[in-house]
Amino acid sequence: MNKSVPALILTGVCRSFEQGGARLDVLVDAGLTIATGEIVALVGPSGAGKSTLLQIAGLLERPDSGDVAVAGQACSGLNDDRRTALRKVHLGFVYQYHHLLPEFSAAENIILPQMINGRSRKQARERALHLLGSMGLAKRADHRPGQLSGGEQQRVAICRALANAPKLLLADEPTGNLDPQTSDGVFAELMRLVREEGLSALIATHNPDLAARMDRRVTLRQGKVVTL
Ligand SMILES: Nc1ncnc2c1ncn2[C@@H]1O[C@H](COP(=O)(O)OP(=O)(O)OP(=O)(O)O)[C@@H](O)[C@H]1O
Repeated sequence: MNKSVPALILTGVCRSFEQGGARLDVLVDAGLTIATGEIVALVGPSGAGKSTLLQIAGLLERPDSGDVAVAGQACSGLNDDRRTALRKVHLGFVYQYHHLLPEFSAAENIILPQMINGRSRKQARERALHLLGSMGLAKRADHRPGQLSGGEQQRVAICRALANAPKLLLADEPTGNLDPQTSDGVFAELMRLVREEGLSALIATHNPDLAARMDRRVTLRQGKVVTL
């Protein structure tokens, strides 16, 4: 991708919800730009709107108003099919829970999204094995998720998110389910892989130590994105 094109630009994003008959303004004129290659921590107290912002940045939900541009493409005017297409090419997601398909092996979980994007099975398997190898999981390729430890499952989920070489990784508490030591290791590998692949990342976390290891931290305060 052209280095001068930010991976993500949010401009004037607003999002409210109805709760018990009252209106809750979660995002209020929120703005954020993530440069190519940048890894940004998204912090803020529980309920501040981190997941809501990630859903909007990931084109999974639409804001009430405001604009989202992914890899230089403004998305607000696009129909759902175009948004889905952009999501499949440019965006990768990691959640607190791995969400791997239990009946498929680790490699197959990483092969499937590539084949959906048109890659041949052979090329997709090569890429899957490369990613698994770089995560120290070469010997786990043919194991099913249920045969893997929590840390290994989350490493596979990270490989799956990066399978199609997206421009931007969006992660919501990606190591939040792991014990502190495992979380530390998995997070280090996530950061390394994102850097090796030259991607950008926006990672929501409650963990101040993890946030401090990223290039930059932004916090959600009263619906706005504030730089710390
Ligand atoms: N679909 C929805 N309908 C109604 N309210 C919602 C909806 N989605 C989110 N909210 C509310 O919006 C607020 C922000 O939620 P969100 O999950 O984005 O916060 P968060 O910062 O990710 O929290 P946490 O750190 O606990 O995960 C919360 O008060 C939540 O209850």
